[in-house]
Amino acid sequence: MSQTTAPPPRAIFTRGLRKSFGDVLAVDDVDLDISPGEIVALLGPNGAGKTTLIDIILGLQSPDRGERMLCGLSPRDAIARGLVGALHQHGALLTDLRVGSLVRFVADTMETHRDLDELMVATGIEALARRRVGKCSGGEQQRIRLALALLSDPLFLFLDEPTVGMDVASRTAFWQIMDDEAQRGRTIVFATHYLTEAQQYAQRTIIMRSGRVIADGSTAQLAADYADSTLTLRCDATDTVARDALESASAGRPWHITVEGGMVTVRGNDLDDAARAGLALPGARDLSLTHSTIEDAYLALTTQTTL
Ligand SMILES: Nc1ncnc2c1ncn2[C@@H]1O[C@H](COP(=O)(O)OP(=O)(O)OP(=O)(O)O)[C@@H](O)[C@H]1O
Repeated sequence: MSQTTAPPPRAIFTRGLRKSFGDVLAVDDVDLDISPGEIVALLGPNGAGKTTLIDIILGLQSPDRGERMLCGLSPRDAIARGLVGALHQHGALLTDLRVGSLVRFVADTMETHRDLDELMVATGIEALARRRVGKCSGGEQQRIRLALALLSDPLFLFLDEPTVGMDVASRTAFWQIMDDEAQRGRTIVFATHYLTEAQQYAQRTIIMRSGRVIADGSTAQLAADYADSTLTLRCDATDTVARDALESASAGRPWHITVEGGMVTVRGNDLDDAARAGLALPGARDLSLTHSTIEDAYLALTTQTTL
């Protein structure tokens, strides 16, 4: 007898989410399916609706319409079961307490929590245990917020602009911690304006604009789909010979080829064949291939005047 098993619930599921504030449509018909263990960057210009969307998914705001579920549960039930951790950039901290006391204080409000010593080491705040929270730097306070967000050992972690104001070393250290946490199978959604963080740490990127999701896919694929890579090289062939060779190598792909005085430039995607054809030209030298980044795709998508 064949047995059918129901597919596991989506980590995050939304359908038709919509929220307006007066005339402002902050979230406009957003459908999301995020699987367990995905690391997702949420990008968009100021006012695109990222924070409102995260707040609705977390149950901090009610949508005007639409549904949202976390692991098949309502936000309230998911939070009650300790499945959700959230880190907001300006989340309030009790600044008079020492760091260790604050972590213990919050842990005491929970039925179960992670081992505190292990958590403080994992989030790099063990050396701060005896320091007053208010005396910690901005980057250190953000690591304290992260420790608190991870206390319940949540399945989901939502980070709203987690590294704003951090210097490069603190940011790198922060993402190293996040990387380790992701290895433990957490689903992580982070909103950021630092596009390199999306490029480096998110397998998937969602781009919002004016409340709508305008792009959603693998970070590498979005970079390739919405922005061009660039190949340049010099050669001794005549411009006509070089152009013909590259056009033949394009095999109909929409490359933008320019050749001027032996300088060849090809913009497009999937340029390996262009590189091969270019290197076969007489006197080929100085080849450089620059891949498109999520920043290029973001700029292309968010600066379009029409969608
Ligand atoms: N409580 C509120 N009352 C009125 N308008 C609001 C409220 N919250 C958000 N908005 C408006 O909704 C829109 C989306 O705001 P939201 O904070 O979600 O954007 P965001 O993408 O997170 O922006 P940022 O990158 O600047 O943080 C903005 O126009 C904002 O002014």
